[in-house]
Amino acid sequence: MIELIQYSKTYGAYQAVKPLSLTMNPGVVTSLLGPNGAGKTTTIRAIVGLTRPSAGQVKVQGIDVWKEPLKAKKLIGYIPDRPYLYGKLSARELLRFIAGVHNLGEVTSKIENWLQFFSLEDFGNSLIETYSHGMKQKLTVIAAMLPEPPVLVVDEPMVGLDPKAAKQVRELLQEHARKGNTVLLTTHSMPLAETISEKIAVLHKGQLRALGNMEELKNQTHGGDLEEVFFKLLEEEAQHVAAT
Ligand SMILES: Nc1ncnc2c1ncn2[C@@H]1O[C@H](COP(=O)(O)OP(=O)(O)OP(=O)(O)O)[C@@H](O)[C@H]1O
Repeated sequence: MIELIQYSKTYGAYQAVKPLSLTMNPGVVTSLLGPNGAGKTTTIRAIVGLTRPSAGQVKVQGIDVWKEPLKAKKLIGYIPDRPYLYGKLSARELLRFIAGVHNLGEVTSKIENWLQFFSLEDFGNSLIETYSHGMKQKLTVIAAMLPEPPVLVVDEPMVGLDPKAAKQVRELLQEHARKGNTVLLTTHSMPLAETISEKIAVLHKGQLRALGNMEELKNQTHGGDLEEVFFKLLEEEAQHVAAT
């Protein structure tokens, strides 16, 4: 479970995220949507312990990420929008290192299965700096999934992935939630969000504009697919601002 309790973030005088309370439940894929600059990455970075909240609390599995960072981070898998990997290691070295940090024990066959799953087995001993963007992204997914984290946070996962890998990652995220884990995803892909998520939260200008499943959002906006719902929500917001 992920809990945001009156979480907010200010950069200088600018309030990037206004007080936000939101719970993401286990067993569910939740998508966090919003236009550029809405505050999605800022929120995600607070959840994974990278950007300190200005106020409020962020908890994973009941643990405050900013009061007990080590305890919390053990529970979180994070797939950032750009793969940040140490280029001087090979994939196998990196994955063994991660297994060590998480005390996973003997994981050789698990690592090999993952590399095969993403067709990386022939490149497992090559330095990561020689990988293409998509290969790095696949490795980032493996690195996050290897410890089987109860909380998985994913920022724009499909960027740079080929169609087969994108489908594999989509199914992985769904399967991970089905096993009872919490999965939070941000994406600009409306078809992806519509296919994958049971719950959708829409942020705009740092504020929560809508929350619910597809049916609830459609009823709220009288929209058709998620793309239409999304635009209607932003339109309503613009009209509201113009009227005030
Ligand atoms: N380190 C920072 N310093 C100052 N302002 C920042 C910083 N990081 C983000 N912001 C601002 O906070 C706001 C929210 O940014 P954020 O990256 O969270 O948006 P986003 O919803 O992830 O956008 P995108 O879809 O473009 O990735 C933006 O106005 C951005 O300029």
